[in-house]
Amino acid sequence: MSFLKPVHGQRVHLDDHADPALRSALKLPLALPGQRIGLFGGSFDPPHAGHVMVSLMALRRLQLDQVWWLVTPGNPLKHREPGDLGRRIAAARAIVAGHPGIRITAVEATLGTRYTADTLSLLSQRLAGVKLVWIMGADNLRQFHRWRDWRRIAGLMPIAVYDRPGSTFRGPAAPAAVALARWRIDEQDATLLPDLEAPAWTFLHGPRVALSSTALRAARHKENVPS
Ligand SMILES: Nc1ncnc2c1ncn2[C@@H]1O[C@H](COP(=O)(O)OP(=O)(O)OP(=O)(O)O)[C@@H](O)[C@H]1O
Ligand SMILES: O=C(O)c1ccc[n+]([C@@H]2O[C@H](COP(=O)([O-])O)[C@@H](O)[C@H]2O)c1
Repeated sequence: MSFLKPVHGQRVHLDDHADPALRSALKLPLALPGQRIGLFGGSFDPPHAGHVMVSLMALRRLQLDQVWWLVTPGNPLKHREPGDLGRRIAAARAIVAGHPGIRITAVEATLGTRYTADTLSLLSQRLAGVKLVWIMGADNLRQFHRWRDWRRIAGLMPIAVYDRPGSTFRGPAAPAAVALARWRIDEQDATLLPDLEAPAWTFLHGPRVALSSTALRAARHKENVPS
């Protein structure tokens, strides 16, 4: 197991003994022009069934070829530093259990980015012709107006927001949702979303999972299990 602590603004370089899973996650996956790829950023500390549910629903409802998890070196709005990147990637790979539609990546560590606007801007340039969609849970829509350059993000690629217990009704009333209201499409038309020019977004309802990494960390702490 490799232990990694990426520094904001610096790309990660691995030595020859690095874990092959980590080496693979640091590579930018291949995508062909015309393919439909969902980008699902998160701390995944730890990953859980809620993340898998959102990915599976996005694959189906948006008719995506793949969902790429972007396991972040650290959420810029969270004060708590997440656990080791190598461990989070290993846990993410274990929970998706080889699902062919989900790809675990650490491309922000490769690109040296931490803010989503920078990551998505670079990915849109490098993957020109690929139909990219940013995916996030409804709790993040509530905070989206606090993200750096959030309006630029909304202009870079369509966005799919997935329902989450606790954020169901407040999600669509969020300041960013109000500001972007005229670009929202009905979720019944969600299959069209990857084909649309940004800004465009939708709010997807479906099966909900009441799990959070915070609750899982607290439970582990109580049981004294190392994370
Ligand atoms: N149960 C869930 N239902 C819907 N979306 C979720 C769920 N859990 C996480 N997400 C979404 O997945 C993405 C990554 O979330 P993250 O890794 O922070 O998990 P989390 O459970 O929210 O963690 P934490 O409790 O530490 O904040 C975010 O866009 C978040 O909104
Ligand atoms: O760019 C920002 O300002 C920003 C602020 C908050 C969160 N994000 C991103 O949102 C994604 C979800 O974060 P999290 O911690 O809720 O898993 C993850 O990719 C973060 O890097 C990005």
